[in-house]
Amino acid sequence: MSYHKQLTIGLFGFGVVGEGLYKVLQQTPSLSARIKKVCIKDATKQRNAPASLFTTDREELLNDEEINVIVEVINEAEPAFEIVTRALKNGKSVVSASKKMIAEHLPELLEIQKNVSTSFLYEAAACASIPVIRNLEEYYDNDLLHGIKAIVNGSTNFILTKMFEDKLDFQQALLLAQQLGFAESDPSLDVEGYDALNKWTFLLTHAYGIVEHPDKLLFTGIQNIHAMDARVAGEKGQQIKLVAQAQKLHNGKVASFILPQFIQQDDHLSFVKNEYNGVVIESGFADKQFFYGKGAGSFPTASAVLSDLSALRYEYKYEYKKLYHHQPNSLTNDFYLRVYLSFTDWKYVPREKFEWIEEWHAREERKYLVGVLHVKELIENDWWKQNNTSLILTPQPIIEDVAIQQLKKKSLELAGVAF
Ligand SMILES: NC(=O)C1=CN([C@@H]2O[C@H](COP(=O)(O)OP(=O)(O)OC[C@H]3O[C@@H](n4cnc5c(N)ncnc54)[C@H](OP(=O)(O)O)[C@@H]3O)[C@@H](O)[C@H]2O)C=CC1
Ligand SMILES: N[C@@H](CC=O)C(=O)O
Repeated sequence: MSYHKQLTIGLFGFGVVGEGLYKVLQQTPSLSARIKKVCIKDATKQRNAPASLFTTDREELLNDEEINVIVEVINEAEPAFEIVTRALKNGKSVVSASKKMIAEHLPELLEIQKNVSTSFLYEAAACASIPVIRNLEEYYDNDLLHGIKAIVNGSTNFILTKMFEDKLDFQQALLLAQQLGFAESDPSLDVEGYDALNKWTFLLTHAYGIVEHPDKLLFTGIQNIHAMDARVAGEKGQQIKLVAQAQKLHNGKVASFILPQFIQQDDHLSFVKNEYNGVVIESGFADKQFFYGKGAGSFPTASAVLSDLSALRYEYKYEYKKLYHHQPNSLTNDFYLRVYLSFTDWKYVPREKFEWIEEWHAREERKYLVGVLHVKELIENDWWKQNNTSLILTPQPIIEDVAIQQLKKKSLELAGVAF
């Protein structure tokens, strides 16, 4: 596709993102991009665009030779996968925002891209308006990327902000996130952490060359966070956020998880409120860098689709450098996490599974402790998500060198303050 060639777009989906793109393109004539046809599901819905633009027949777009770009922004993962693969195999470039589809089909999508000359871009699928994929792909060398810590789901961040700062209850905050177009069609994908997990799956590929099925990653959402947890956070001058994290350990492997975390005031992520996302990258010589922007919503997401469309004009493709041009990294489950756990009864907490417990408190409504667990205990069991139990990581939660910490435990035991 030459630099000045007209982009003739077949758009799948005219919801929050699709309609946003339609409006954004109307205001960006310099791009030379025209939407020729829009495929939607329900022909009876009223649309804010000429009726002649719409069809429910996907073949009209996929078989139209004039259409050289498919933008896929629908809310169903399996049809999205079919559309994307058919379009790529038909010689069209594809821009997508469907993170669930990308996360669940990453190995197949990587394989297809090896065999086609067109581009498959999906910047909008992670952190919406923040150009995180292209940055990870292009800027950071494998060896320099020490760690990434990020808020990648706008809805949960919005809900936590509204609940704990504006004192809305959970249902009110969720309803607002839905009304504003931030939440997924099935909002449990946001609330229970699946959406953040999906995004993190392919961010790990662009950051570290890791290709894992989402099932393999440790995660949960904000569904178990209790009002008392927020009070404890407040007492410590901290906030609770749903954080995705990856960190290179001394053995060269990568520790990764998506869990609620206490965030200290001086952490860049403490500035990230409402539907905003934030990404803190720790690299070899630059120390920390912070990317911040709207992580959900119509125009912020459409802006990332627009940027991908613009990149198609110079035939930009992801090279998956960390996967193909470097030694890819691998994940490890050999590390410990320092966790805060709040619960209603000790009978739900297997105390013997903790390496040590540093603090424990009983309040009227709930009890809580701070202790250290091997990550495998959390991966292989789900007691920490059951019976109204809430697990939140402490700041700097990863413990690599347990031997030193064991000595600390011993000294606490000797002092009679640990068991
Ligand atoms: N909303 C956001 O902030 C963001 C969303 N995304 C992702 O973008 C995608 C779209 O999200 P969003 O716009 O919010 O979703 P919406 O629910 O607002 O819109 C979905 C659109 O997809 C159409 N659709 C569903 N199934 C099909 C199908 N089989 N064939 C053709 N069209 C279909 C619907 O048609 P109809 O109108 O007829 O019902 C609708 O127009 C999702 O994958 C989402 O995860 C990514 C980043 C941010
Ligand atoms: N539901 C998602 C939308 C953007 O990806 C979110 O809340 O982040």
